[in-house]
Amino acid sequence: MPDLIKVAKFGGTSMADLTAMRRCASIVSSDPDKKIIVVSATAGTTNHLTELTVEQSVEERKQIFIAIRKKHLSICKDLGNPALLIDKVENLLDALEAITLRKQIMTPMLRDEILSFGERLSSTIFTEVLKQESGDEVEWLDARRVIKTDDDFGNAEPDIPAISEAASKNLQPLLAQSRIVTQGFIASEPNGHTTTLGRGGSDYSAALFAEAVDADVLEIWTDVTAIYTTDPRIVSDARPITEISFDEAAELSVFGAKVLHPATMVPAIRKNIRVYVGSSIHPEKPGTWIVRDTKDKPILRAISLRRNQTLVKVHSLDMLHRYGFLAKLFQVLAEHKISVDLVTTSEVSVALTLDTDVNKPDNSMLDSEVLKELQKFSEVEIVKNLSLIALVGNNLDATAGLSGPVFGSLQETNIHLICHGASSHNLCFLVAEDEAEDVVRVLHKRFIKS
Ligand SMILES: Nc1ncnc2c1ncn2[C@@H]1O[C@H](COP(=O)(O)OP(=O)(O)O)[C@@H](O)[C@H]1O
Ligand SMILES: N[C@@H](CC(=O)OP(=O)(O)O)C(=O)O
Repeated sequence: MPDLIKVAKFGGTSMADLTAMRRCASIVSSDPDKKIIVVSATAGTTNHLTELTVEQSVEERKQIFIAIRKKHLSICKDLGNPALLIDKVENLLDALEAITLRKQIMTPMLRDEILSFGERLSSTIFTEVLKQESGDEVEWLDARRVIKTDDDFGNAEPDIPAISEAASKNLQPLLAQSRIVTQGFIASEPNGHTTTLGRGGSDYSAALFAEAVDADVLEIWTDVTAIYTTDPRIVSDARPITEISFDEAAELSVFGAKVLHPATMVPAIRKNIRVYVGSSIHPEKPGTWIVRDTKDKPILRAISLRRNQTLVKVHSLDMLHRYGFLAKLFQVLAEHKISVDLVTTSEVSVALTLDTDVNKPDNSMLDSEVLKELQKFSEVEIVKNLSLIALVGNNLDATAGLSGPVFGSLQETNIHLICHGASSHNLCFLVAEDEAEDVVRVLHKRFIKS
């Protein structure tokens, strides 16, 4: 049987320190098919680097830089300070220091360059750890030579044909000779500048690598043993899911299950690549297989929660028996590059949520200028501090009598917006942020756990 190609991604928690890195190296070295290894920055490093990109005094930035330096050099020290590795890590740290301590105007382009150091450092160190652990040939690859995007810094859009071409040239020849360690999250735009795929984007990178080499399996190794029926941090007796469909996993990730970046399933679905989610701490425990078709198709499989939602209610009597109002509303939003997520309408009003921009997580894209334009032809009400709860499963649009018991069990809760029927895989609604976790617990107990 010909070799399989597996792409394995290890998240920040799996790269936390040398012990964690060695666990990952042992997962890789026990399976010759794991050919492309995509790693995230060590736990907490991207947050630290982000702090370097916001307004800080030089002294504050120095302290953050020192913490980053100490963390990475201490892993190298535990590894026995191999001279070649120290050279590479010191070079990266010097370059980071030069960029961050220089006085300059922070641009989205510079921000992405600074953020890229997390993955560049972790992947450099992990390459050495894997070499020592496996004794195999291991090649470090700069992901920016393969993952090509547009220039929307901070949330760049992959260019699939360009990635495919770059993979044939810069990745396939290496694949024949050795294992490859590369970075998640980072990419490059047509002029060669560094871009990033948005927070948590390493899962997406790994899926793009898997698509580019026609991989058989994409593995996501993380700090939970599987995808659970809901976030185990909210419901301690949530159950691990053995098998889930592409569509259900896509809905879960889009609606807030942090275990997968929202776009991860897109390349996997395009190329029908099976995805495995497992724990790098307990690799022996069964994880979750995400496949095109599952044996069982429960009506309700899981619940996800997405925080920090803003509801925009646009009200106008002009809507009554007229045409063109929605087009006018969406035109204003489109002109300001505001992407809408959920929409419901009545005869005289429209309620919508905005797709959260990773660079503006507080939804500040709805600035006074946009509001002024909308207010020319409507009344606008904004409700903040909401959470979106999604029930994910199968045939939800065709299941009679589902919403009655769901909303019946939430009689004390004010539901702000309900979306049901647009997808057969989800039923979602908005509630106040401070009630959201309780709502998840109630629904999980009543509809999932039993
Ligand atoms: N349905 C779910 N199943 C499993 N984990 C979930 C789910 N929803 C949210 N999570 C959270 O996702 C976390 C893993 O994602 P993340 O922190 O991004 O990991 P990594 O560092 O490996 O990328 C888990 O610790 C868990 O709390
Ligand atoms: N390091 C990046 C990308 C990433 O995906 O990280 P993680 O796999 O730890 O979620 C971030 O923190 O956003």
